[in-house]
Amino acid sequence: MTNRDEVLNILKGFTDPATGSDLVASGMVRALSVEAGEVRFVMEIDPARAQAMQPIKVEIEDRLSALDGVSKVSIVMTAHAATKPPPDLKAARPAEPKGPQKIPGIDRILAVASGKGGVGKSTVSANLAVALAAEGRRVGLLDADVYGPSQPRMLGVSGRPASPDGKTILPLRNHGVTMMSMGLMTREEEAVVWRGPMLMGALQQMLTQVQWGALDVLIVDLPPGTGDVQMTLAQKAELTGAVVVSTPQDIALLDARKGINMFEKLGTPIVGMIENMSTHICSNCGHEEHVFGHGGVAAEADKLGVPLLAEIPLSLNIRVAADGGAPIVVSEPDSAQAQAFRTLARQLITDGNA
Ligand SMILES: Nc1ncnc2c1ncn2[C@@H]1O[C@H](COP(=O)(O)OP(=O)(O)OP(=O)(O)O)[C@@H](O)[C@H]1O
Repeated sequence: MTNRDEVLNILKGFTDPATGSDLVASGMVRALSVEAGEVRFVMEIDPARAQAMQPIKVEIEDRLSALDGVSKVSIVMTAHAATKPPPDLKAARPAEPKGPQKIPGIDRILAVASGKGGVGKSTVSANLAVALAAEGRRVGLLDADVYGPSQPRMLGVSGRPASPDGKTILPLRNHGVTMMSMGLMTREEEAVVWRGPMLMGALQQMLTQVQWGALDVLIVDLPPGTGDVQMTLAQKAELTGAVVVSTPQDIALLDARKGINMFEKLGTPIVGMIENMSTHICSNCGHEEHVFGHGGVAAEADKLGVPLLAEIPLSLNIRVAADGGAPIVVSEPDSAQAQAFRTLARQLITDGNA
């Protein structure tokens, strides 16, 4: 099917005789829409030139009609007004609300953040989501990590989300969790180089155009660090709070502190910290080892005056389960590791955060 870019490319091939630049660069093409096989736009020109432009208009109509899937081409020529800016179709819509907004149908939004990459934020998000579902909550999981989306793999879902009407996006669902990943909006082999405004637009779409249904809680698995996605989320959506995941190492903690600082500045409540890879229990001999140190996150949480919500052990089974598409909470529900996540979920529900 033809898309907007293809239409624009064709229009760029035509020259505006008055200015010598192409039709798109000259600014005369307005309100272009490509929808259900119909290409529509306005050509804004000086009325004195209307006649001279007529053959160009006809030629454009022929070229666009020949495109794959195009059934109708409507080009309207309007007089350009030198004194008044052209009508901005967007201005007809209600003004965009300022400040963080509640997303209709979603009771709570819980952001899962980490200062540093690879501390297990996605593993915690996936297990927490299925643990909340096991408690009977209606749970959504938004994987907002465009650079390394991992939720499709962790929840064992594949395929691209459908958009039957071209406006709303149908999320995927597994293990009782409704899931959408920003990574599913790009092709797998595509290197993602998204600028701030694109990220902001994509995140906004994920929040408002995905058919989440009625949710008790939407968990947002954020990218690591303190970047555009974190800022946009906190500025656009009314967040119940943020949970910060860290390993006990000093360097991870230092970064976690930065993350907490950012949320405080943005006015997002810190629900608490989670220590991941807290302790390692050897699956052969039962010996307990503190691979990344011990108690670091507890001490830090204490210092910052935020609760330590959970200590999740470093466990081969957690990794294997996550890699296999069935988080440990569903694949080994009776294990101590699964219970750690179930306890965390119950705590969040009790406190009204999930
Ligand atoms: N408690 C744990 N025990 C064992 N392995 C774990 C644990 N938590 C996470 N892992 C493993 O560590 C790796 C990184 O985890 P994960 O992808 O969840 O981190 P992340 O913080 O989301 O990373 P990213 O920065 O890519 O978003 C994964 O292979 C995961 O299976």
